[in-house]
Amino acid sequence: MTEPLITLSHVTMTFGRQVAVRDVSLALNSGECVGLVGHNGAGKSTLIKLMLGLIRPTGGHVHALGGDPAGAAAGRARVALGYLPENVAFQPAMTGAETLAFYARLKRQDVRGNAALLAKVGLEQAARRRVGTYSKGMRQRLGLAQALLGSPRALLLDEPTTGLDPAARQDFYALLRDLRDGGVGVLLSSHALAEMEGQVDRVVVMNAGHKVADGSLNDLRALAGTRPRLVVRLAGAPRAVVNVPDRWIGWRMICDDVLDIECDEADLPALMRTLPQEVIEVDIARPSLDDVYAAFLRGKAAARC
Ligand SMILES: Nc1ncnc2c1ncn2[C@@H]1O[C@H](COP(=O)(O)OP(=O)(O)OP(=O)(O)O)[C@@H](O)[C@H]1O
Repeated sequence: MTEPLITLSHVTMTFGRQVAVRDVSLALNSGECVGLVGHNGAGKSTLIKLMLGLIRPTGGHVHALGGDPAGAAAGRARVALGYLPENVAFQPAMTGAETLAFYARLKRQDVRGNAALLAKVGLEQAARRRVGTYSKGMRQRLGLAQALLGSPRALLLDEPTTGLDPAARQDFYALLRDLRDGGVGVLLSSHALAEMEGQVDRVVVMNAGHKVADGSLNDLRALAGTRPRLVVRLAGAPRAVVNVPDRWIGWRMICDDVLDIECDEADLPALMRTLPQEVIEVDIARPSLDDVYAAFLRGKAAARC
């Protein structure tokens, strides 16, 4: 197994008395796309700044691309770390091409690669337009082009999809998948777990500075313990008492002939055998990712996959 691009080991970051991040360990590997999810103030931006070496941890260690990102020899390594800040602000009077040329010079990169980069993010037609005329989605794509200068091995994107419409969001994730498939390690933060469905390989959930989960969305679903709800319509009102085992919590008759029960799908055949009469219809409502996320934030499932 190759060494992770970025590793955090038991990292704590305090600002005065404010603990922004507490004892967090995580890794970003080459060729994976990781979602970093948490509410406002959960510590997402602080983690990204620590990975970039913009701030030093007050406890623990950060290792990025072979060294300490805040160390004396970090300059060269930083070129291989692409970063899109949360609130990217470009000079509105400059064109997209001029903006990218400005950042290329700052990063000491050859500007001859810029046209290809603008094409990669779908801005070739708009390259000569002033950034002030760009939509939010176009500005985000320009931000991504800026982050991609120097062909970074790791990309750290702070809430890159905030304010994007669903189509622009899909385009953005498609671009990230291409980069991931090319071996780049991508970490992107967001408030919403639901938008990560099908888009990321792994999700890290932060809550008040703590890492409360780290795994695939399926792992998280299982860990959260949010089980499907089965709504069962019987052929008439039950003719006998329904004997529901203890492990099927939260069951109730919604009306005379409809039973609502929270239980594992694997228990469905046993449930059918328990019922006193014929079943007409069964509906299965699986928990959404918003339900799963809420379970983690309530602390119901504070654990690590
Ligand atoms: N420079 C700072 N000085 C003091 N407190 C800070 C500083 N930076 C962050 N914090 C605090 O650390 C905590 C975590 O902040 P952080 O910006 O990492 O959260 P976040 O998850 O990125 O939030 P958001 O989604 O709102 O951007 C917050 O309570 C914040 O107020």
